[in-house]
This record gives sequence, C-alpha cells and structure tokens, in this order.
Amino acid sequence: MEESPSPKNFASWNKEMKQNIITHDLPAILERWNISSLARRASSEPLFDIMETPILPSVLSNNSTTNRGSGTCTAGRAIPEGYTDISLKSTAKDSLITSFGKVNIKEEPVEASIPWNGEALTAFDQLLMVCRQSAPVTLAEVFSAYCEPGSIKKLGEGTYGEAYKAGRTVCKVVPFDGDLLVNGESQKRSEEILEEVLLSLTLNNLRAGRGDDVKTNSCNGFIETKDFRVCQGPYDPSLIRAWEDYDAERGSENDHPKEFTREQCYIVFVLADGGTDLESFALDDYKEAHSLLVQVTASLAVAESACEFEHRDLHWGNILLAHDETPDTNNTMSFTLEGKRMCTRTFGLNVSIIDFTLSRINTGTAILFLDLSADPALFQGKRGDKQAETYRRMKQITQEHWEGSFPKTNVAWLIYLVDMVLQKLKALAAGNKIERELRSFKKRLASYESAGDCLRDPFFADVLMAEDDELPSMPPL
Ligand SMILES: Nc1ncnc2c1ncn2[C@@H]1O[C@H](COP(=O)(O)OP(=O)(O)OP(=O)(O)O)[C@@H](O)[C@H]1O
Repeated sequence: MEESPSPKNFASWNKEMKQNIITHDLPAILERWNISSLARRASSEPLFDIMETPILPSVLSNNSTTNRGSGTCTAGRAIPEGYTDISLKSTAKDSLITSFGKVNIKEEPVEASIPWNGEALTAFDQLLMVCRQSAPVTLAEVFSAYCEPGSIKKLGEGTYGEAYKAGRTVCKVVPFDGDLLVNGESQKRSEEILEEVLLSLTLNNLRAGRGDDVKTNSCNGFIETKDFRVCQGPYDPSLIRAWEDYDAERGSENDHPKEFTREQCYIVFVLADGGTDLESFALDDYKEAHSLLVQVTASLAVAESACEFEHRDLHWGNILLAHDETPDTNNTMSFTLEGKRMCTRTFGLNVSIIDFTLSRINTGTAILFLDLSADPALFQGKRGDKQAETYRRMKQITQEHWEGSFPKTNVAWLIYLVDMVLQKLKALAAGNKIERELRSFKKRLASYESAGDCLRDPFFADVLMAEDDELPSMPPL
C-alpha cells in the first residue's frame, strides 16, 4: 500500500473564510472557549468533563444551514449565529497580545494551580493551560505514569507522530515548535497543536457517558483521548530503544529521534489503544467486514450530525480494529443519532477512527479545517490508486472550499473503504455473492450526500436496530 500522503506545506491551520469577512482566527476561538474559565475549572475537575462544547447549537440542529455542494461561504454555511460578528462581541477587558495576535480573555480568576496572572499568553502557554500544566514535563514523566520504561513498544508511525504502547494506553508523541525538520517536514506550531487538541476534545464529547446530559448524538467510534501532556527535552532513551526495535523489525520511514535537543517540545496525546490498523488486520469473515462498514458509517453519521464532522483522510491506516477480549456474538455497538438510540452487532470487532489532522469540524463556536489546497502533492498520487483518487474526489466535491460543510467527502471515504474491504475479502475467497452485494452497495453509495444517507441504505437494514428491539440474526450470504 502506498504511504499515506500527509499534509505538507500547511503553514498553519487556515484561519480565514474565503468569501466573506469572517475571520476564523485562533484568538476568537479561544475567546469563545473562554479558556481562562476552562483552566480554572481544570484545576478541580477531570479534563474531559469541563469542555462543555456546545456540540449541537440550535442553528445546526434545525439543519437549515448545511451547505451541500455549492461550496460557497454564504448563508448556507453552517456557522452558528453570532459567529460572524465575533470580533465585535468581544467585550473582555483584557485584550492580550500573544505570539499570534490579539486574544480576548474574560476576566476570571484562575486558581493557584494554573499560574496565569492575566499577562500575555502565547499559544504555547494556552496549550499548557489546556493540559493543566504550569511547565512542560519530560517524556519519561508522562510514560512512567502508564508503564515501566522497559515495556514501551512502538506501534506505528505517521509523518508527524510516533505511537507507543504504554501500559493499556497508546501515547502518540508529536514534536512541535522546533526548527529541526522532522521526516522532511516543518514541525507543527503550538497554534496548530492547540486546534488539534480542541478537535479531539470535541470528538471526545460525543462519547456516551461524557457530561451529564442525554446526548442527541453520541457514539464511541472515535478514539478516546484520555489526556494531553506538553513535554520538553531530548527523546527519552526508553523511547529511542522502542523506536530502534521497531525499525529493526519493520523498518521505519521516519527520522531517528536522537536528533532532538533539550529544547525540543512535544505534545503527547494519551489515547485508548484502538488495536491494529485495517491495513495490517486480517478480517475473519464477511460478518466482520459488514460490521466494520456499519460501525464506521454510523460513527461518521453521528459526528456529521453533531458537529458537521468530515474526516477527510480515512485511509485504512486510520481505522483501528480490535477483537473483544471476551468474545460474545451478542456484543453490540450503541449510538444515538439525532435523538434515536440505535445499536448494531459487532461480531466481536471494535472499530476506532483515528488521526483528525485533516478533519473539518464545527465545534459550535468555530469551524476548524485545513486548507488542503495548500498541499498540491496530496492530489498528485498515482492514477487508479484508490486513496489518491479519493483525495481528488474530495477536491471535486468541495471545489476547494475546504472550510465549507461537504458531508459527501465522508461518502467518498466510505466508497474507498468498500474497495479496501473487497480487497481484503478477496484474500479470504469470500465468494461471488458477497462481492456482488458489496459492489451494488458501492454503486448506491455514489448517489448519497452524507454518511447519514449511507446509513439508511438497505445494506445495513438487517444489522441496525433501535436499542430496545431484539437483535436480528445476520442475513445468510
Ligand atoms: N490509539 C491508537 N491505538 C493503536 N495504534 C495507534 C493509535 N494511534 C495511532 N496508532 C498507530 O500509529 C500510526 C500512526 O498514527 P497517526 O496516523 O495518528 O499518526 P500521524 O502522524 O497523524 O499520521 P499521518 O502521517 O497519517 O498524519 C497508526 O497508523 C497506528 O498504527
């Protein structure tokens, strides 16, 4: 499989709406997220109970704002009311100059554990605040909270991150703010990392059981982010050892981490262990394939509905699969879509979607997206390669208005996923009937506008049910 092309040349997250006056800038986001209040509460509450993300503002729930296909930034776009004049609404007394501009922070006392004295906050400081830290820690400090150094194992790598197994968790280490080129790329800046953190938090908020309310939309199909930590210093010897073991066993495409100096900063995403990526995973049978497709489609449909989420990079390295520890054919995955509680049989397979680097989301207060056109190489992959064709398809769908809401990009990735499943099932010699079934499903997908539409396809009719209904048996194929 061709390496996933990772975003290049994205100097920063796109901060501007192209065709109107909306300035989508980080200070505005932070003002809306009211980061000082966040930090104050962070000192006493678990990180993920404090975000209070207004996932489904009324303006989104009435669905009148979704812009499908036109790609323009007019009234059709899902921007929460009031968003456009955010700069006029900023009434905070403290207008602070940060490394990336002016940020308005409401006057609120911050408790002692978060040392914020009302002076200028850089994006880096704000990242520390969100991570509830007063200063960076070492990588060893973070990892030692989860495991013995000798047990750390590298699991995988991307252009920006290296993923290590640490006890029951996975720690993804992403260097940032340094001048050293990493894997041929400039390092991400604090501002970008901060947005990625906000994006992960927004998706975390979809998880059932987060927060106190009954959610209109919820699912557990996106990887759980358990914590974030800002680190500084050279790469820890235990990680270098794990990195070299991986390199010796599987061959790494990344640069050796020994080059990092004591000034180097990293963000560590502490994630649930999602298992093995689809590329390396052997599907046991058609039931598992079917379950994989319904779980991904349902998760996308939920996130689409909750926050106009589009993954935009859902290749088979970004779908993780794990078998249940205690297999039970009656295990189900539950989710709530637009208030309707549903479930589907998992057949012992749990699916987690990862890597939101290219994703687009409407947090209810801000639209986070990347201008993918800034990286022409993303669209120049080999002709006929399914992944490369999917990036090009997204470009057609969005007409390069990457800030807009185009849930059809999720459909494009579902079509890609059916192709990957067909490829996997070939190896299983699954049979012509199954192949035909999948091919006709794929054909129908082409006419849908969103993952939500796809979920209503007859292909899923027999495996989806309202939560209280009796589980149907799998149709014979
Ligand atoms: N939570 C997790 N559980 C298990 N494995 C993981 C997890 N997160 C990441 N991995 C492994 O690490 C690999 C790289 O992770 P990821 O795709 O998030 O990195 P990245 O640097 O953002 O990648 P890209 O270059 O595509 O942007 C994955 O393909 C997977 O094998």
